[in-house]
Amino acid sequence: MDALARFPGSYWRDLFDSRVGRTTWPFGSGVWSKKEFVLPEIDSDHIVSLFEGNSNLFWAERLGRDHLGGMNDLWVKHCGISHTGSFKDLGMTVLVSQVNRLRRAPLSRPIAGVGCASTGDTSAALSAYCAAAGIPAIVFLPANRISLEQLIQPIANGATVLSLDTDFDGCMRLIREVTAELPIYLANSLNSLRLEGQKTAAIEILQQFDWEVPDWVIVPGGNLGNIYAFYKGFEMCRVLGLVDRLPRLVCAQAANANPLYRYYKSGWTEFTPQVAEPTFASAIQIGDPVSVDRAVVALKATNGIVEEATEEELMNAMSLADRTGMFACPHTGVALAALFKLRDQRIIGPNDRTVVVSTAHGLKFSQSKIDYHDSKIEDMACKYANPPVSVKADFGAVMDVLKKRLKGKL
Ligand SMILES: Cc1ncc(COP(=O)(O)O)c(C=O)c1O
Ligand SMILES: N[C@@H](CCOP(=O)(O)O)C(=O)O
Repeated sequence: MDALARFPGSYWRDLFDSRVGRTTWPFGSGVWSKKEFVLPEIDSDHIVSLFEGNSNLFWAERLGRDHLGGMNDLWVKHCGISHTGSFKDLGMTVLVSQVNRLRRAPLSRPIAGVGCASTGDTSAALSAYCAAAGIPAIVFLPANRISLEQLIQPIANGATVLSLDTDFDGCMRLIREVTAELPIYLANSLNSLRLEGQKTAAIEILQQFDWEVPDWVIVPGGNLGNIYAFYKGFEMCRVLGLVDRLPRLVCAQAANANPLYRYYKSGWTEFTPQVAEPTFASAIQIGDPVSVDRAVVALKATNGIVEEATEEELMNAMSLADRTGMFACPHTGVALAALFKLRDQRIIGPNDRTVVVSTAHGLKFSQSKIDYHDSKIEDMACKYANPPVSVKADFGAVMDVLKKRLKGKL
């Protein structure tokens, strides 16, 4: 930080802005375009990048105006529109690049492979970046608890995939034990290299707003590295003079996996790990988050809030967002449901500039959407379900359906 502070904030703003849309290696990546803030000492030849970052900041105009009491400055940061379909690419490019550097001469460290426990997205990102670099990847997955689309990613990328009869927290405990014994480098967000990459999403948001600070940023939380990464990105820009304040952060959890929410409600007095229950937001089905202390730092420093969302709330929020042109994942649904609640309580105002962080691509969680639109979910009204209409291939039958659907609009 001392070295970076030798230059004024305007220098960094101009430098980062000058790299947008460039193809000069490695600055075309949204992460490596901020290399000096991420991992300055790495040689560009050691970087393993799949052109992550630079994700769309979607103006959620219709969702804000029509469904959130006339909100006019609502944005969704689509971190899931990325090489492996989630924000994990932002951190994994940094971690795998550093491993690549360590394994090569002159350092030549004896790292046999890189391993992680995962609810599906970390493992996909790790496997893709390792495959690109020719480094063995080992992933521990909780059996039958991740989506098919997520499962096929490490399989296709040639990782060693262990499907374990435990939950994510059980996988996490095991990988920590294994990496303490074997020369396998741990790739979960305990490793701060991951967070160095993930924090660039925060810097990118500031850049996309022409270095104006939003009022609120809402992030779905599971293992809780990402909420801290966002804080770190914003705080670094504040300290180095790129901006003059911090946004308020909201961490959103599924009610079925809400240890941080409970901790927050206790006034930060008592943290109790839990056995997380199944949730459609399966990537955040985590009861004993490794970065809980970091999350508390982030929330306290930003006058932050923790909210929760039931299964029905998160699925409805996701489906409503889809109706306004998105294709959100259930985790984004958790963040959106938190926004609905905070708007209802008038905590977030109609003119507040608010960013919801979308953490994965909806296509990775298609089964949840299929079940919702089939109204096949027990105890859920699925009020935005839009099932396909089966019609005889006959002109008259088709016309009848369309006239009924478009009644009053023809
Ligand atoms: C899609 C998705 N959203 C949100 C999260 C939560 O991020 P974090 O574990 O950093 O809290 C994860 C992973 O946990 C995820 O895969
Ligand atoms: N959602 C994550 C859970 C592990 O989180 P990490 O950020 O600590 O790797 C996943 O996709 O595995």
